[in-house]
Amino acid sequence: MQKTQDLHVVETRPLVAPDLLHHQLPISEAAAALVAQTRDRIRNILYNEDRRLLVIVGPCSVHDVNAAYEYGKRLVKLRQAFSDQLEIVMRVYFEKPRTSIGWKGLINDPHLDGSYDINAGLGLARKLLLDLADLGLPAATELLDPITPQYIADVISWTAIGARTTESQTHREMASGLSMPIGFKNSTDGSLQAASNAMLAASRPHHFLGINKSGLASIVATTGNPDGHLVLRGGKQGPNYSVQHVEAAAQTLVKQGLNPRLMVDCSHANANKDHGRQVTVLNDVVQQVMNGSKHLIGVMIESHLVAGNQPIPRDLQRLIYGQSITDACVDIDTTAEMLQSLAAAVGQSAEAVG
Ligand SMILES: C[C@@H](OP(=O)(O)O)C(=O)O
Ligand SMILES: [Mn+2]
Repeated sequence: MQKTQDLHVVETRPLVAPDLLHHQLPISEAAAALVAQTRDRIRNILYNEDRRLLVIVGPCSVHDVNAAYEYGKRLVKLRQAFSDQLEIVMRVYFEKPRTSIGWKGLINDPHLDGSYDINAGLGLARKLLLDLADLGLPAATELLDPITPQYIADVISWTAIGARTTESQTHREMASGLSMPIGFKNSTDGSLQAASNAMLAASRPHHFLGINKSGLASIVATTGNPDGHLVLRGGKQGPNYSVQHVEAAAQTLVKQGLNPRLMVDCSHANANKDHGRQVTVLNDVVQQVMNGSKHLIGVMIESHLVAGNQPIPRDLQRLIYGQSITDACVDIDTTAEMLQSLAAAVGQSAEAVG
């Protein structure tokens, strides 16, 4: 018989079932309460019932859980310090969408050596989220592989659908069943259309192929997720964080019957891949907040213990501890200054409103 399938499949290995991972690494009462409370606070900010700003801040990607946890211990202090003005949630990104090829994140290749020990990656990811939650620090991530949510989404307070997947029906279907607010990035070419279409699509019920908590292939039926919003992250045509861009994006969303409240990503094409420019973007957002912007719900900042980024060295011992191996980040001290100025702007604009 002519073989007509799996001609390009080398092997398939058993994957831990979601139920088993949850059993091995259960979420605590306190962590579940933190996640639920954070999601509600984000919704209140999204719907202008809380005048604070949402800040999604942390490394572009997690490759070293110890460094990420150490970063989290620094960040949770800033979360507490600025809690009256900011809802600070740590970026804890385990899945990386590559423009072409490259390391795809801690879940896909946790040992950074092409061994693709995905069962270990899922365990490391879930344990880090639980450890950060036990610190009192809620987490945000980008959900990329459509079955990942079954393993970690119960510990996630906010999710991004990235610039490369906002147009994907698979990710819009996945988003329609997620339990947390979702930020849809504009496309890498800068267009907002895919993100606004995604917000609409994700808000509706869907049926699609997935897995259940036992890991069995299943038909998933969802209600739709109404808590989507736009994230301006710049594009090929350049940055899109200015007050003019924010205003134009809000008008577009209103015309399409969508929530005109949006987030500015200070990094990516808004910083033109220069991590130092994140401060410039943040300062512009601070000005918009002080001028009483009605459209901004918050910002995203890429930040780590050490500024910049590094390629993955052949000898992993040469990795610089606490520095990103994907997009360049600002360091935690610069981040503290950025958060201070954003918090001051929120405080001042609240006084102005009275
Ligand atoms: C993947 C990247 O975001 P974007 O989808 O905007 O490139 C990021 O958040 O690290
Ligand atoms: Mn990044």
